[in-house]
Amino acid sequence: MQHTEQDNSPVRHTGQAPIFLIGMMGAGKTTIGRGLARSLGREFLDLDHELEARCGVSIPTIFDIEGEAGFRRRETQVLQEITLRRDLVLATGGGAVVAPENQELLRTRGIVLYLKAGSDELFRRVAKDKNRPMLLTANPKARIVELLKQREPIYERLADFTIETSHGSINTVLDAIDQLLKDYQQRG
Ligand SMILES: Nc1ncnc2c1ncn2[C@@H]1O[C@H](COP(=O)(O)OP(=O)(O)OP(=O)(O)O)[C@@H](O)[C@H]1O
Ligand SMILES: O=C(O)C1=C[C@@H](O)[C@@H](O)[C@H](O)C1
Ligand SMILES: [Mg+2]
Repeated sequence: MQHTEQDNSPVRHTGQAPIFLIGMMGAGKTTIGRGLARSLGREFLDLDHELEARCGVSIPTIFDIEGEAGFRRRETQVLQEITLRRDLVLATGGGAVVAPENQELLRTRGIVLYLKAGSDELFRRVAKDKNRPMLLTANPKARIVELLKQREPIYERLADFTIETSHGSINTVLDAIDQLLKDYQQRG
C-alpha cells in the first residue's frame, strides 16, 4: 500500500490527526494512552497488543521464533498501516522509534507525545515483568540505561511534546496532556 495514495484519499483527511505516544518501556504509553483516548473520546490502539493479536502469540514468543529483526519487521508493517488511521491514540512499542522508516511515519502522520521517565523509575516499573525480551539480560538495569542513552535523542527529536511521567500520578500526567493539547489546538 503506497503512502502517497493514502495521503490523497478522503478518508485520510477525515477526523483528527492521530496521537502517537513514544517512550521507553515502563514510561506509561499503554496506561496513559488508554486514559487519554477515553478522555478524548478516541479509539485506543497499542502497537504491542496489535502485533500480538495479529500473530496470535506473545511478544516474547515472536522474539524467540523470529529474533529482534523479525519483530522489528512486523512492527514496521503494522505501523505503516495503523498510523494512517484518524481519531486514534496509539501507544507505540519502546523500540518502535529506532528504525528511520518508523520515525518518518510517526513524524509525518500525527502528533507525537514523548512520555519521559528516568532509568531508576523505569526499572522500578518493569523489574517484575518478564514480558519484555529486551530486558532478559543479567543486568536489566544496565540495559535500560543503555537503551535510554541510545533512544533518548530520537525520542527528543521526534517529539512535538514531552511529558515527564516519573513523578506524580497517572491523573496528573493526563491533566498535563489535556492542557497541552488544548493550548496546541487554540494556537491552530
Ligand atoms: N505518572 C505515571 N505515568 C504513567 N505510568 C505510571 C505513572 N505512575 C505509575 N505508573 C505505572 O507505570 C507503569 C507503566 O507501564 P506501561 O505498561 O503503561 O508502560 P509502557 O510505556 O506501555 O511500556 P512498554 O513499552 O513496555 O509497553 C504502569 O504500571 C503504571 O501504573
Ligand atoms: O523497548 C523495546 O525495544 C520494546 C518495548 C516493548 O514495548 C515491546 O515492543 C518489545 O518488548 C520491545
Ligand atoms: Mg505498553
